[in-house]
Amino acid sequence: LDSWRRRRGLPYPPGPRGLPVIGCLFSVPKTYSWIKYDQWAKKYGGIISFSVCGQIVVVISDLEVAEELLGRRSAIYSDRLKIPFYEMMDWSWFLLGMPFGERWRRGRKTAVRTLQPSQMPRYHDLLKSKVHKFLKVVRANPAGFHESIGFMQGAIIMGAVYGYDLQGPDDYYLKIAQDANLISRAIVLPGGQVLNDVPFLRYLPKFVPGVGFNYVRLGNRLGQEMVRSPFEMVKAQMDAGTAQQSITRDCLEQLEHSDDDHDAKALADVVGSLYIAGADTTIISMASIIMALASNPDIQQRAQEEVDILTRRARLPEFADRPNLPYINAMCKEVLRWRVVAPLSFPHAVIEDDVYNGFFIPKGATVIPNIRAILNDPVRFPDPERFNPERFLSSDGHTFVDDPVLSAAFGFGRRMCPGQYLAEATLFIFTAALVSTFDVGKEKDAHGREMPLECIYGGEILSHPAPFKCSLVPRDGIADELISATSWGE
Ligand code: HEM
Repeated sequence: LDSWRRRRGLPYPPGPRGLPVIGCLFSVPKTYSWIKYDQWAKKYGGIISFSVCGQIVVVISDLEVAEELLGRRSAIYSDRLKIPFYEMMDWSWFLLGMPFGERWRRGRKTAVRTLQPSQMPRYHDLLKSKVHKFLKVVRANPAGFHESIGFMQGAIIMGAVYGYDLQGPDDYYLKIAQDANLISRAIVLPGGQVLNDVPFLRYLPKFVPGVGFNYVRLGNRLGQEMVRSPFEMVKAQMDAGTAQQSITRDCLEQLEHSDDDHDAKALADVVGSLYIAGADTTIISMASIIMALASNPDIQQRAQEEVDILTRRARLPEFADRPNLPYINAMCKEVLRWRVVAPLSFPHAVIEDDVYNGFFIPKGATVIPNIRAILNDPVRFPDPERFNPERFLSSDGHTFVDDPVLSAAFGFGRRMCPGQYLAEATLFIFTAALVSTFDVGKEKDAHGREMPLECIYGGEILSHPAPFKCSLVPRDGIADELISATSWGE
């Protein structure tokens, strides 16, 4: 009755009714749930709602609605769901999951400030060195490209955040972060998406004894270790005068005159959050670039020609070349659309009752933007399954035309990804360096016949590609020399 009064007779957004009490609990699959949401969007429209055990879930598959609610009304759409496993693990340090409020606001400020476009030149040398090292590593072991991407990105983020040079794939800090990431995905068993879609499961540990208990303990320990140990390392290095430039060092220097331990701890939480959010995402787009090149030889050739004209094959591409490489820029945009990294973003929660277009959206509702649907809308992006960088070129084919819609790949409103510019810079230098030195293609069998390329993308909160096979060989002697000549990444 109370809810009826609050609603003033207004209906919730349309959607499937589900069963009494549990609602749509069993209608939402645990993985690839966006496929179900697409079907519902076709039937009910760009904003739908359903209930799961009394909790209202709103799914937005329409760009204008997402921009209105999550963008323009972001003051009331920027909370996060309480994820009890995170709470039990005491992952309250994790910016991505933090509730809207003063602690989040402060942490977010630090993240945005250190990763804004004007800061990017500070990271250019780091990005180049790690990408060039990747070229060398892949030349030596092409079959291991998938792991090499993971290591490269770990090294980029560890370098940017802590000024630390990862020692190798078994580096202690990399391992903790990878394990913590696995836990944070596994914790939402049995498929990462589950807790976000089915808030009811948050009560699971209470009535299924033992479930998650070990995960919780382990997750807690890994989280604490990941946030604390690299941070303490930078502090010790600063005392010894040996700390490399990094986000952590810069921020600590600014804190120097504050004796407040609280500030230092809050800072450790933010930089730890950047590390975990940054290490697991960009790798998906880099693997997808390799996938796109392997299956589209014509696109690869065009990209190579564009870079070759500029560099004359006398050097590797630089960040200064970025404005003059429209096709490469278009590829980097297209890959974010073609294989959406976080298909359902990360759910938002509503802070106050709201009304949209005559529909009632209650305080506490979960709001899931279906980014995948928005970026694969066949009206806006004809033949959406095709990797087609030309979507982002002017009609004469020479100028890159940025489409603001693509920023949806990084979410909406005040919660939008603060790592966007670093991710885009990484993708640019990675793609440009790769096409200028390697031919990527399908694997050949013993008879020299091309084998079909298969790649399965996961159906969880981050859609990771399963490792796939393809051929990566230096283009020719010139490419080989260019790779050998770089002193970066030794
Ligand atoms: C291709 C790469 C990436 C993609 C597609 C991506 C995507 C996203 C998305 C969809 C969100 C949720 C936004 C929302 O709630 O509306 C997010 C949040 C976040 N991302 Fe990224 N991200 C990427 C790379 C990075 C990197 C490199 C970093 C750090 C250096 C980073 C740090 C974060 C943080 C800290 C948040 C939480 C923001 C908050 O809740 O206030 N991301 N990202």
